[in-house]
Amino acid sequence: MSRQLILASSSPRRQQLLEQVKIPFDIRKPDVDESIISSRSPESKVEQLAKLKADHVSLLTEQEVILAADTVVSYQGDIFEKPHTEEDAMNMLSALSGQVHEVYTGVAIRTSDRIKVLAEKTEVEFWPLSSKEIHHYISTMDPFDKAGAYGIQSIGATFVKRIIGDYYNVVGLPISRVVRELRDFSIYPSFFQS
Ligand SMILES: Cc1cn([C@H]2C[C@H](O)[C@@H](COP(=O)(O)OP(=O)(O)OP(=O)(O)O)O2)c(=O)[nH]c1=O
Repeated sequence: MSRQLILASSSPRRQQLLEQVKIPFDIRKPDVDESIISSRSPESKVEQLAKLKADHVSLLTEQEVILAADTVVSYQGDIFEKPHTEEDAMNMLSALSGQVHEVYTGVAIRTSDRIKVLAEKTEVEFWPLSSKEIHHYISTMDPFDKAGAYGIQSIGATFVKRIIGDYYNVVGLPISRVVRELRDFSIYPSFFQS
């Protein structure tokens, strides 16, 4: 039986990461109200959100495998999602300046009869940021589609002193762990010879 991966995400980063490791997939975007998940634990929040997104995409055949994910930034008990306003972005980046925070990505992999849900954590330390630096960054608009108001893969790279854990987890998908989990669902990179 040949399996077909369906990425339940509109994130260009998640699409690029699957392309990078040569896993073929189709896209089916979930339309969910993320505000219904109110967990205060970042780990359980990203797991519940990933599961919610996976559950909101229809399985059209028994062969399909749905992959969904959710990323948040966690700092001293606060959870930072995507900033809605410049003020939100300013507050998030000011809080993260000079500090260590955690990035959690939850992943859900679902078929008609099985679901696997997991969360991966990466620690990120920021250099101290000046308010001028933060203002300039916000004026690029880069923060607004990213949890915690920064992109480690874009200009936000200049803020990062060190990380512990998977870099790709910060970008939105812990790709090596996902590839390993997908093997259990008979999904392999296109170059893989069985
Ligand atoms: C911290 C950080 C987050 N991000 C992104 C990853 C996620 O796309 C986004 C968090 O929002 P999510 O709600 O996880 O994902 P999304 O809305 O972009 O896509 P979808 O729900 O359709 O799958 O933040 C970066 O790109 N770089 C970073 O350094």
